[in-house]
Amino acid sequence: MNISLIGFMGTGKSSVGQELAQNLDYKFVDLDEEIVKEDGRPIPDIFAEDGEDYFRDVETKVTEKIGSRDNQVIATGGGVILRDQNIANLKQNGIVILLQATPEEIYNRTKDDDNRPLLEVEDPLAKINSLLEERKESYQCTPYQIDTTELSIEEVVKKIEEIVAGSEFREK
Ligand SMILES: Nc1ncnc2c1ncn2[C@@H]1O[C@H](COP(=O)(O)OP(=O)(O)O)[C@@H](O)[C@H]1O
Ligand SMILES: O=C(O)C1=C[C@@H](OP(=O)(O)O)[C@@H](O)[C@H](O)C1
Ligand SMILES: [Mg+2]
Repeated sequence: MNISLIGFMGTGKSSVGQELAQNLDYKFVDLDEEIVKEDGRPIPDIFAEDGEDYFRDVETKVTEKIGSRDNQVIATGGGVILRDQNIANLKQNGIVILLQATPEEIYNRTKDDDNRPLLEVEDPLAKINSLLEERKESYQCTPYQIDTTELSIEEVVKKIEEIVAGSEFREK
């Protein structure tokens, strides 16, 4: 089975995913890295030169390819839930887990990183709040949810391992 991590930017999908994969001896795949490999440009350049719709098309293509494989921890990008087709592709071979954090914590975790074009605006915290509101419903596509605000990366990893051990997916 696969374990796919979804959630807003800065909720820890990439860092938690890496550590989880190491613990479980699974392959780690970061969809953002796969997009960069597929397209050949860094994410900010893709957004600046071809726009968000084009980025979403590459994201969908890569999600379909990776979702069809097995025994991976998949860290998605925060916008993967914008297309139902992506969620279906991630669910076909495993479990999808949502990571959450408060807007303030997300802001603190992302403010020193210029690799997220959607947050390169005058008021990133306001943008975080409005995007969270826009995406609220789509993030409800899984019952497995973890609020990471007060947790360390290791504690989040442990919680995911507990969810996976108790889930219907464990035999797969
Ligand atoms: N639970 C956590 N507690 C503190 N810092 C965290 C936690 N999870 C992630 N971080 C930090 O927040 C930043 C963004 O994490 P990242 O894994 O890139 O998030 P995402 O992939 O969801 O955008 C990184 O600097 C990471 O070390
Ligand atoms: O939320 C989003 O729309 C995005 C999240 C980013 O990934 P992270 O969630 O890993 O930051 C990356 O895919 C891109 O900048 C768009
Ligand atoms: Mg990431």
